[in-house]
Amino acid sequence: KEKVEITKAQRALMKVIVDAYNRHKIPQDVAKKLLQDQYSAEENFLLLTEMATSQVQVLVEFTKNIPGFLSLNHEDQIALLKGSAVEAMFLRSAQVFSQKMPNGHTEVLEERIRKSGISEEFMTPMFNFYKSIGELHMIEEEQALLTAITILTPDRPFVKDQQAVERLQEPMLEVLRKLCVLQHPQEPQYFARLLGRLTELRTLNHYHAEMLTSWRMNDHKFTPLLCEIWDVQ
Ligand SMILES: Cc1ccccc1NC(=O)[C@H](C1CCCCC1)n1c(-c2ccc(Cl)cc2)nc2cc(F)c(F)cc21
Repeated sequence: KEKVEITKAQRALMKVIVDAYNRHKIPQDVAKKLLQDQYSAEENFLLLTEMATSQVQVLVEFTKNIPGFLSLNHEDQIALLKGSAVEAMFLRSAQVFSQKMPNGHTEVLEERIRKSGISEEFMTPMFNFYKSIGELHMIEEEQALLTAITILTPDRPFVKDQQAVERLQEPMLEVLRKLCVLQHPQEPQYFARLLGRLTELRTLNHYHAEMLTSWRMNDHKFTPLLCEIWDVQ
């Protein structure tokens, strides 16, 4: 039986990532807002563009705290942010959807999202992902590390020095692996399941541009930042 132990250095790395993650977490208020009122497709679209725009700004701040990220080649820093922003948004949305809520609230939230303006065809893949994240019952350390690992994906488009990104991602993967063994001793496959979610996350990437342009309304306006990050307009 492998005796797994997180070293002092690994605990320090985890603390840096979790502190940055908590400092740069978007307030859950979007769920509260959606639970309070029913909005039109136009209002929901505006809410989404506001949430997504602030999410990108928060993501940049979070990423700056990842040890070694600022020492990467500057174009590669941009390529990693551009390549992970949509996934980070869906991962954050999944974490918001999976958080513990009073009885019946998650169902109301799901209903509001189903009626928000997104076209029907994207509901199944999106909610399948949200529910598969929910089933993992991740602790915040796992959520923070998973977000950092998503950002530090070496094979994003236009990344030149992939090895340099791998050297940053590997220690995160190793800490997460140990954490999963310690947190879920009964489930030796837990770490593999967690990484499997990242593959599911990439498929949502393919849909995101169409999810936005097919939002049930005319004249979709995006902020300049979203035009940069999302493949729209
Ligand atoms: C939660 C967050 C944090 C940071 C950034 C973005 C967001 N996301 C949002 O604000 C949008 C809202 C927006 C308003 C309409 C309903 C969905 N949102 C999406 C989503 C759906 C489709 C696409 Cl294309 C993108 C996102 N999934 C959600 C699941 C939730 F449990 C939730 F509370 C909000 C969620």
